[in-house]
Amino acid sequence: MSAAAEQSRPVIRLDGLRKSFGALEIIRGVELDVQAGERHALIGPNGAGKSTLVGLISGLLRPSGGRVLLNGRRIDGLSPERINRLGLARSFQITRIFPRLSVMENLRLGIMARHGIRFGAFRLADSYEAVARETREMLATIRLGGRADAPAGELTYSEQRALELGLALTTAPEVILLDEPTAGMSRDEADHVVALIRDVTRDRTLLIIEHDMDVVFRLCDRVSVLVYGQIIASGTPEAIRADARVQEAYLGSEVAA
Ligand SMILES: Nc1ncnc2c1ncn2[C@@H]1O[C@H](COP(=O)(O)OP(=O)(O)OP(=O)(O)O)[C@@H](O)[C@H]1O
Repeated sequence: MSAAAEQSRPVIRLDGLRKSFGALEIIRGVELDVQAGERHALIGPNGAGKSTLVGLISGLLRPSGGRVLLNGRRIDGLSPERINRLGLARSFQITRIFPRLSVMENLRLGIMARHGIRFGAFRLADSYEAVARETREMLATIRLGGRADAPAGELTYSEQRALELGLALTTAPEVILLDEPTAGMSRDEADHVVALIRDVTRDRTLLIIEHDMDVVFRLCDRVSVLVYGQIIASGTPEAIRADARVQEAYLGSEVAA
């Protein structure tokens, strides 16, 4: 864990969070702190409410009760765009890739948007240079330098995930939310994406939903277990693996394995 995480400053705090869909209460009073600089996994059985929780944090869904705090500031009720501008980016679910544009053009659009430069409004050679430089750097960061000119629609599945991650990074987020980034990947592809996630989250805070326990144990400092809309345990991967409640209430053999 990085030094930042050891200072224990919650970047995300969920306080008595609730969400109902009609009469069904899916999130039932969640308390959760995600500390600055940590990589935090959210695990739990199918239907536990993990995606709903991430939707509540990123502004896609409005809570029925409780609060979501980002760096101490209440963000529940704000739009996803506003929350993004406050430093939180979510990737792998809302795909903003333009398939006919090249990888480089996709990234450049993201970077231009952050610089506030609109289409055709290039005036300052300086900002053009800055955008070009940042685009090249981002291509290298997400390891797609060799695919810069390929149409984004022709990328492999894992390359597309890498590009989506790059697009999320163009907003220079402090916190990244990922919902099952390795779903549907081969072991090799998953390994590549996990290494990439580790790289790009080095000085950031990560909250990740992940079913693959191998990924969770390799990547994360802390794990929280959501069962039936409530967090039943939070701790290091080792503590979670050994937690009898977790084994009983949830994965059992999968965690033990
Ligand atoms: N918009 C919605 N309207 C009604 N019910 C919903 C809605 N979104 C989610 N649900 C229900 O909420 C429950 C939790 O769903 P959610 O997708 O958050 O679970 P999850 O833990 O992410 O599951 P999985 O691991 O299978 O993706 C499910 O029973 C789902 O049917």
